[in-house]
Amino acid sequence: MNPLQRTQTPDGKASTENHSDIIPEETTVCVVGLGYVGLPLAVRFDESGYDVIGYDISAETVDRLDEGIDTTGDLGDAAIADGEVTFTTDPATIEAASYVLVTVPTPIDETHDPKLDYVESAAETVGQHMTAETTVILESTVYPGATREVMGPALEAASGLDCGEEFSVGYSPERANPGDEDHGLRNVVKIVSGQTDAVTEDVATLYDHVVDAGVHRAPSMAVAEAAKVVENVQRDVNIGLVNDLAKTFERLDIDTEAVLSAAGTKWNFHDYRPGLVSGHCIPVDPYFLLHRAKQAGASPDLIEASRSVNESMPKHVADLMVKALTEAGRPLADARVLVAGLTYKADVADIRNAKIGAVIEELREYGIEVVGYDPLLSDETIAAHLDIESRERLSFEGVDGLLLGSAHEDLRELNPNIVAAEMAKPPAIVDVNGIFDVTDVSDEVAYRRV
Ligand SMILES: NC(=O)C1=CN([C@@H]2O[C@H](COP(=O)(O)OP(=O)(O)OC[C@H]3O[C@@H](n4cnc5c(N)ncnc54)[C@H](O)[C@@H]3O)[C@@H](O)[C@H]2O)C=CC1
Ligand SMILES: CC(=O)N[C@@H]1[C@@H](OP(=O)(O)OP(=O)(O)OC[C@H]2O[C@@H](n3ccc(=O)[nH]c3=O)[C@H](O)[C@@H]2O)O[C@H](C(=O)O)[C@@H](O)[C@@H]1O
Repeated sequence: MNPLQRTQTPDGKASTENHSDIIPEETTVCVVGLGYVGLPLAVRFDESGYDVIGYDISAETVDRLDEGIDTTGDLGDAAIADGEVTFTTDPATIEAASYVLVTVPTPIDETHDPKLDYVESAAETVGQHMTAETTVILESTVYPGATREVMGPALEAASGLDCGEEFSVGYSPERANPGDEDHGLRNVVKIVSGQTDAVTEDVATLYDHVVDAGVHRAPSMAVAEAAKVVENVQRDVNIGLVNDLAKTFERLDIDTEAVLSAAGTKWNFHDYRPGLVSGHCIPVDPYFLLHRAKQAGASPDLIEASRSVNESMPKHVADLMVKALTEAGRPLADARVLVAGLTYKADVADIRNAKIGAVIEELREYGIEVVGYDPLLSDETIAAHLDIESRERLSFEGVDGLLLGSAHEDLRELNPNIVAAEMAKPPAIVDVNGIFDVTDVSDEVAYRRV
């Protein structure tokens, strides 16, 4: 369904009153990939009146969704059970869709190179089943150029159709902030783009129906792809700065948290805090831009240096634990350390690419015995991602060291001295995210924070 040719004003606003004739009730949308991004997207399009197919290769995911279970834990089961999304593993259903939204993973490999295998595989499946006049919109985070150079050709090869003449492609990144209800799919401006201005306008109209915050029309797919990656690169670089400062001030015996709190009294000081920089986005996406930059002969040193600093943090945190145990006079071998808070960030039940795992590996190098605890994770989930014994209930009995990781609400309520009283004496505590107020911690505790 390609609307009339249109041009765009520089700020990305459509320069014509005409809009493509997308009528939700008459439009079928297929979401490919029902994870943290795809499932909320499918549910939102369904709520907005579209006929929605949710396609995934995971039979387990589709079966649980069909049972009315929210497999992401973000939406609640009612959002699934009460909706009318058709969940399926049958790719033939893609044929019915006028719009296909691709939300599959885009990880990096062990050499930090982007892996677009999932995108290529999804495009092959879509290509085999889509019809002419379909618009395929990639939402996954990729490097600038990937939609046009990777997804488009894969669709052409599988469908035998011409990209641009017989079907269209677009790019619209997901920008929802996990665990942040104020910044989800509906209330963050959706960047939209297409291979032509007309496709951009079509994509804009499609998302305008579902995103309350509205859309921003990027002048090209490459601009939209770059904007998404840059958002995360900027965050990674800024966190890299405060991590660099934290490592420096630890040597100067200056409390970084106190410095940032003081500097933060200035109106334009940006609030970033030192930490492990985990997850499948912030520590991953900069490598997409670096990959593309190097292909073009550029070398954005600051992006690379920030990644290097952030990747050094697990060792830095482990070293803090070693110093605290040593200060407390605890022999490292056989010292028992409880790591509380294992997810990639506070108050989010997602342990994927949580750098606490690297901290645990560093501690083990010293012969330290590690036990884990996380109020948001089951023992099974912990065991599936981290090779450690875990405690279902939070107890500090017999614990020589406590490493406070992701700052979950439950952990933020802990009283440092009650905790210390339960631990073996003298206790050693490392507080990665500054959960405790350092003035509340008694001198008997060997206490360090990042
Ligand atoms: N998780 C988040 O909060 C955000 C993620 N993103 C990006 O969105 C993309 C998706 O991320 P998530 O939703 O977190 O991934 P996820 O791992 O939660 O979900 C991906 C889903 O795709 C399915 N899948 C894989 N290959 C498939 C194929 N060929 N056909 C159909 N389904 C297939 C998997 O079974 C899985 O259910 C990534 O590029 C990520 O960087 C962007 C913003 C936020
Ligand atoms: C620019 C931006 O804020 N991007 C968001 C980000 O979500 P994500 O949950 O991965 O990011 P996050 O909240 O910064 O946390 C990432 C990691 O960084 C750590 N972190 C965060 C802020 C900080 O000052 N210090 C710090 O150490 C967190 O603890 C966590 O381990 O990445 C998401 C994505 O792209 O998947 C994106 O949609 C979200 O809007």
